[in-house]
Amino acid sequence: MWLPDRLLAVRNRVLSSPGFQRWAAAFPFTRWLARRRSRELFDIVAGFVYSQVLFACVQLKLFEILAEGVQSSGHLADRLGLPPDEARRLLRAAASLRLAEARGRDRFALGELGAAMLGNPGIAAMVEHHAMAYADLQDPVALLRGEAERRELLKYWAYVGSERPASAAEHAVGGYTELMADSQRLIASDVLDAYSLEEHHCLLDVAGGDGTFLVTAAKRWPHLRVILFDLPAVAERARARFEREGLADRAIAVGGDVLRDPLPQGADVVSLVRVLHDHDDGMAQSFLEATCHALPEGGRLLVAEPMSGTPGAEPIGDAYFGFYLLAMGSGRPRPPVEVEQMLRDTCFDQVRQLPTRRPILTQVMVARRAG
Ligand SMILES: CC(C)=CCC/C(C)=C/CC/C(C)=C/C=C/C(C)=C/C=C/C=C(C)/C=C/C=C(C)/C=C/C=C(C)/C=C/CC(C)(C)O
Ligand SMILES: C[S@@+](CC[C@H](N)C(=O)[O-])C[C@H]1O[C@@H](n2cnc3c(N)ncnc32)[C@H](O)[C@@H]1O
Repeated sequence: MWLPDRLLAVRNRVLSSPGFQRWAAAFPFTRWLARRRSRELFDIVAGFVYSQVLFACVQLKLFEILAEGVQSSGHLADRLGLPPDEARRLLRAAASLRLAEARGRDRFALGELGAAMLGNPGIAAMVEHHAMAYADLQDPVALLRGEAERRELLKYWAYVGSERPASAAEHAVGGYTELMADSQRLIASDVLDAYSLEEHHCLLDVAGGDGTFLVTAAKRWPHLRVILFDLPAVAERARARFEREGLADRAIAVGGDVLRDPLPQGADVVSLVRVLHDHDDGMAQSFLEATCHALPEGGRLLVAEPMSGTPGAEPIGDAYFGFYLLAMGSGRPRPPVEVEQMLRDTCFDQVRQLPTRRPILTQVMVARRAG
């Protein structure tokens, strides 16, 4: 609820009083709210520990094992290679988070959220790579002050802070390209459901990774030609992917640096998927300018990425991606209104935000290349 500043100060004074907190927890009409707020605060306090429970489940392949059927904790202990008491500790923790499900006294099944994890292998890949993010985030104040020493993510995302990203070697791009391919499966369909490419003839995906997004688009619209542009070592992977998928006759991959090399011509729609938020404002603007040169008047630009302030997903944009990108050392999540302004400041008009199925995973904006 929006309150004027003076009332807000009064509310916060009341809420921070231990006496009020005790009273609200006992009073029948406020008890549910007091419990809910306590739980919300506890979840923030304990978030890292919950995450580590999930990390252990992923490392031990617990969800794959539970997918075989309900099993006793003793049997699971053998399969997980854990002492019986510690297997039970992990299983109870997982059950409390709905990753597993307790069946009677000592048997366990896959839980609802564990089942969702199994259906989206990209999430497990994210969980595993979080070891680097959490190492970097160990001292968030040092990061905010620009004084942090450990920078695992900065090394992982080899293009960040590099003067010549195009010279990044295959081994430097392989890790993040696979992570992006795994997690792209979660969002490609949502983006392509939000904006149909039926009326377009050629899609250029700028900084398109290993081509997972383009493969999804090309399979959905058999008339569509697709062009991928990314750093040479990444484009090489995309080329191999297109061949494996039997798309070599209408999919090409071009290697280069968006900031130095001209983008391929011929597309009537360009996409930037999870790209703008990687970059600080000047660089993000340069990416947009490059797309202006690649598009004819009337062509369309699609921007898809998680954005700041998404209703119902505020912490995902502002807390998760805000601090992830801080640790990475470049970029920030932007609210749709800022993305719109950046588009208008380059060469675009008719900017629209399109509804997506799962706005927590990605938002989509489309704009027209003005004359
Ligand atoms: C039928 C019965 C029994 C019940 C019905 C009830 C019902 C409808 C239940 C729902 C079941 C269902 C369909 C569940 C589906 C769940 C899904 C799809 C969950 C998806 C979760 C996705 C997650 C957790 C995604 C996480 C993504 C992360 C952490 C992404 C990180 C991305 C990064 C770090 C990107 C980096 C790139 C950079 C550098 C920023 O550019
Ligand atoms: C976060 S990934 C997104 C990949 C893909 N669009 C996706 O959503 O899965 C960012 C991509 O930008 C590429 N990239 C970064 N800087 C680049 C540059 N200067 N020129 C070309 N590609 C670049 C990276 O190689 C990487 O594939």
